[in-house]
Amino acid sequence: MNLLEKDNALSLARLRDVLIRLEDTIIFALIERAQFALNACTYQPGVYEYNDGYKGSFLGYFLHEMEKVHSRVRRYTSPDEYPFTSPLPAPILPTLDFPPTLHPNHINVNSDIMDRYLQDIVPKICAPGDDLNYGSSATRDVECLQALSKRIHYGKFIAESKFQDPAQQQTYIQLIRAKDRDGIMELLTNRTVEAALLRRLRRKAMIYGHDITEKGDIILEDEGSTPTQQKIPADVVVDLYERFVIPLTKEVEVEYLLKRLDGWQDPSATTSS
Ligand SMILES: O=C(O)C(=O)C[C@]1(C(=O)O)C=C[C@@H](O)C=C1
Repeated sequence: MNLLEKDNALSLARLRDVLIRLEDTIIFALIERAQFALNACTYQPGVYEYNDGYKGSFLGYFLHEMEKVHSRVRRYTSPDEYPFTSPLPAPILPTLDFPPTLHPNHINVNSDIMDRYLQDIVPKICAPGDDLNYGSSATRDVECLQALSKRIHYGKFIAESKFQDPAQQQTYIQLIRAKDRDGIMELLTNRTVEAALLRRLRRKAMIYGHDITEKGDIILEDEGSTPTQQKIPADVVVDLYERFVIPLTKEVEVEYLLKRLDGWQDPSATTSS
């Protein structure tokens, strides 16, 4: 989404469209990573020596080097982009004037995303073992992590959109003042949207994970009778969203809303002079 546009940036329908598009990005990124073996040595600190004294893993090194370049071209000044590493250099490009969308906040859940990705996702989509394709697998890891991070931090925009809904704002204000985390979680939850998302995701993962013929048929079986392997199991993608992506997006929404009234003046409150 172009966050420099002034109109309609917080329309819930538009934000949900962004999430739908990011489903494709995430599924394809996972498919790309799944062609390589687990390559555990790329995740372990201290395996390689880096001439600048870096002590982390190969993936950590690669990510930090990439984020330094991306930071110089002002990637992390955009309100929908969050880095995994620090410290990062200042941008060499002039600052862009993004129209205000989000209430100022410092929420960044990338370390949770990294932990879950390494513990839960990579072992489920990659074959065990080592195929020596360390650069290729780390490149794909970065793509998966960045796509997941963008999707999950979009929760901030969704939360802002819900807060600005005149039909709900006063209820949110009461729940935020009462620090009622469960009440906020319940109010922002839309089970119909979640169920539709999971059904759509399963269909996408099945279709994108199979080869398609010239006529557009999905090849479910090879010639002979060996079933073609799905590039990634649809169940893993659905499980990933159900147990990790949606809950963490909702956590971001709740954290954002809990701080939403800090330094904010309610324009609808009556002022006495
Ligand atoms: O679409 C919304 O309303 C969201 O808040 C996003 C989202 C999701 O992560 O996909 C999270 C919570 C809702 O229950 C439904 C969907």
